[in-house]
Amino acid sequence: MKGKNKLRRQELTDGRELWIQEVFYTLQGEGPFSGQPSVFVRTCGCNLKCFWCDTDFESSTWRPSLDELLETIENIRPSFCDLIVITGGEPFRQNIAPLVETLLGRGLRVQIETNGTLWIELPESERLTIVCSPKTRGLHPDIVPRISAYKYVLSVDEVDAEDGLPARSTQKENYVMRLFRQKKAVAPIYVMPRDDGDENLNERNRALCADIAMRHGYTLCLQTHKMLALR
Ligand SMILES: C[S@@+](CC[C@H](N)C(=O)[O-])C[C@H]1O[C@@H](n2cnc3c(N)ncnc32)[C@H](O)[C@@H]1O
Ligand SMILES: Nc1nc2[nH]cc(C(=O)O)c2c(=O)[nH]1
Ligand code: SF4
Ligand SMILES: [Mg+2]
Repeated sequence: MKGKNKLRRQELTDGRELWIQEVFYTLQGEGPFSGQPSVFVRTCGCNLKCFWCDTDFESSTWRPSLDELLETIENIRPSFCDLIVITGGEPFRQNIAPLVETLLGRGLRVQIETNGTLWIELPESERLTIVCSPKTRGLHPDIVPRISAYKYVLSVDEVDAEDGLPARSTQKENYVMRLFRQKKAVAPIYVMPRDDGDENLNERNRALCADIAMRHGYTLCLQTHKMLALR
């Protein structure tokens, strides 16, 4: 929403109805499951307002029941596709626990894309992968031990010389701020170039990510769906 969205607090309902932007079948374009066929569930609303956010998550009026949402997922999921990605907006703004529990109970894999500032108790499962893309100095303490991988979005002139990770606020342009770092490097780090909507800048961001990945041992990921004009 390019920093234009309303800031919305966490809504703790029973999770039997969710505000959803879209459900679509695509290839995961980012992070540890890049390239894998997946059904995406994009939840609405976010508690942050990143000035470079590339996503519309406020224009839907669809509030399906859990059953209707599960049916929608099943209607577009090929039988070989077992990966459901829950994203947003900020998925932990709503009670996604019943959705996650049901999907895991059906033997599916669930991957969540999150900014790491909110938490909802979710079952432990090796088929549940939480990928955090930090946007703030601190994260919710209960989510940190549950994070499987970090995915930092990098832009030139905005990274720390020491570790190559973001050193500027995502909420306020040109404001110096070191985003969250793990105390101990337990979860793998992915670096992804920021899409600034300008090919020259994007090319510099890609080169920056490649250099930082090679210098610090991070894994590069590119938003491959955008290269393929996939959703
Ligand atoms: C739209 S966010 C939704 C999930 C969650 N709110 C988060 O920030 O992780 C999904 C992913 O897109 C990334 N993203 C958003 N805007 C981007 C941009 N302009 N360039 C590159 N990645 C972007 C986020 O960092 C995050 O990894
Ligand atoms: N294909 C595809 N892969 C993605 N990985 C993370 C996405 C997101 O917006 O959360 C995303 C997306 O919007 N599309
Ligand atoms: S936290 Fe995620 S969804 Fe929210 S504004 Fe930032 S990038 Fe967009
Ligand atoms: Mg996206």
